[in-house]
Formats: sequence, C-alpha cells, structure tokens
Amino acid sequence: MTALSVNVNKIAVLRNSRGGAEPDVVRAAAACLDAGAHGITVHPRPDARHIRADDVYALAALTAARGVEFNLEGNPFAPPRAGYPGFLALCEQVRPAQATLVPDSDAQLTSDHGFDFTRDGARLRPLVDALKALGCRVSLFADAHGDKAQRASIAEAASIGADRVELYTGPYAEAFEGGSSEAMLARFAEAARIAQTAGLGVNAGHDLSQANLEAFLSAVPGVLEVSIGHALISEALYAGLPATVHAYVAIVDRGLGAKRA
Ligand SMILES: CC(=O)[C@@H](O)[C@H](O)COP(=O)(O)O
Ligand SMILES: NCC(=O)COP(=O)(O)O
Repeated sequence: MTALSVNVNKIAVLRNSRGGAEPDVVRAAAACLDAGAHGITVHPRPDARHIRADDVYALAALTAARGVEFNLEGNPFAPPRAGYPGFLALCEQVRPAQATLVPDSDAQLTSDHGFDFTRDGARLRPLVDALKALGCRVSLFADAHGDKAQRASIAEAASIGADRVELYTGPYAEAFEGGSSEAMLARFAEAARIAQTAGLGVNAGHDLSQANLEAFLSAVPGVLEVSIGHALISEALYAGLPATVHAYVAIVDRGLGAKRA
C-alpha cells in the first residue's frame, strides 16, 4: 500500500499572511490524520516563508503522539540563519522518522529538481550517515524525467547510504496537464525499477493531485509513499467552501442583523 503524507506548508502560508495563529498548522495536520492520512510532511525553508522551526517542533510532538510518520524535507546545505537553525539541527532536535534531502537554492519558488548523485554523492554521504545515526530513514530527492543515464544514476543513491529516493513528479504533473503523460510515466516506472533493484525504496512527490495520482500509481510500481501538499490543500478549499458558506449564511439568516432588501 502507498502511504499518503500530507504536506501542510500551505496552511502556514495562509497563517503567515495575517501574522496570527490561524489557520493552525497543528490543527490542520491533526484533521488530516483524523481523515486517514498516514503521515505529515513539511519542508521548512530558510526564509521561513511558511513552516517555521516552532511548527516543526509542534508537528513532531503531534506525529509522535499519534504514532505516525513525520517527514521533514529540506536542503541540508543551506546555512542556518535567524529563525532557521538548519536542516541537520532541526533533525537533531526532532528526529523525524524520515528526512528527505532536497537540493533547493534559497530563492527558489518551490522545489524543481533532484540531486545529481554523481556530482553530489561525496558531500551527501556524511550527511546521510549523520541522519541515520539519529535514527532517521533517509530519502533523497531524485529526477526521473531526464535521459537514460540520469535514471541509471539513481542507483548511486544506494551507495551514498540512502534508504529511499523521492521521485520529483513535477514534470509528470506537467505532462499529464498537457494531455500526454505516457512516455513520462514509462520513464518514472523505469526509474522506480532501477531504484528498487539497487535496494532503495521509492517515494514520490510534487504537484501530485486527485487528477493525476491514480494514473501515476497504476504505472509506477511499488511506490511506498506520496507526499502531497499544494493540490490537496487547494482541493480542500473547494471541497470545504460550500459547507462553510452555508454555515455563514445560517448565521446571517438568523435575522440578528439588518433585514436584506
Ligand atoms: C520537495 C517537494 O517537492 C516539496 O516539499 C515541495 O517543494 C513543497 O515545498 P513548497 O511548499 O515550499 O513549494
Ligand atoms: N515532497 C513533495 C511534497 O511534500 C508536496 O509537494 P506539493 O504537493 O506541494 O507540490
């Protein structure tokens, strides 16, 4: 079975836009778990544009209390700064069940590529060792959409010491949106098999949605976990708006305000 880890970054985007405490990231994460999600993902960024260190601590406590996986994503090479202790330090503090390393630069709008394992292997290896010594399962963000050589290089994640790779699914989502995703799915399936043959577990994430998830999981064998945030939170707004508006209309209809013309 594929586990669903809900990424709650976008709840923090909304909260930070007003500077207060609502919507509450922990309450939203708890609602996801109550609804059957298997774990929670966050990807704190050094500029603290959404998830902050205090959210990481609170979500670590929630997931520990619920006995579910906490998946902490981030760039292990980004230096600490005020309000961001650094990815390794956060992992030392909360010991997430899974640490997913992502090679983002600081100003990136969102994650848009995986590691180059041939180039990045030597500097990743000690970090992977350190995270495993903390008891974390380690997953490395990986591209699957490029040429055959790139897909073959995914096997190197195993010699770097990783337990899993997370296939970056943005290009698949784009191909699906454009109406022709078969060739892309074949690449992802090949990448998954290469990883699995090397002894790696396979996760997947980025821009997965209710529209494109089923086709992905049908075509790509043995995906252990999908982490989904942007589309899921967007869909939740649409799904939740009618009931919420009904509740407000019920309040104004109680007739306590001015009569409507
Ligand atoms: C690694 C990955 O694909 C997600 O973590 C994604 O990058 C979410 O980050 P943002 O919510 O900052 O876009
Ligand atoms: N690892 C991917 C993730 O956590 C969520 O990505 P997205 O669904 O917000 O694009």
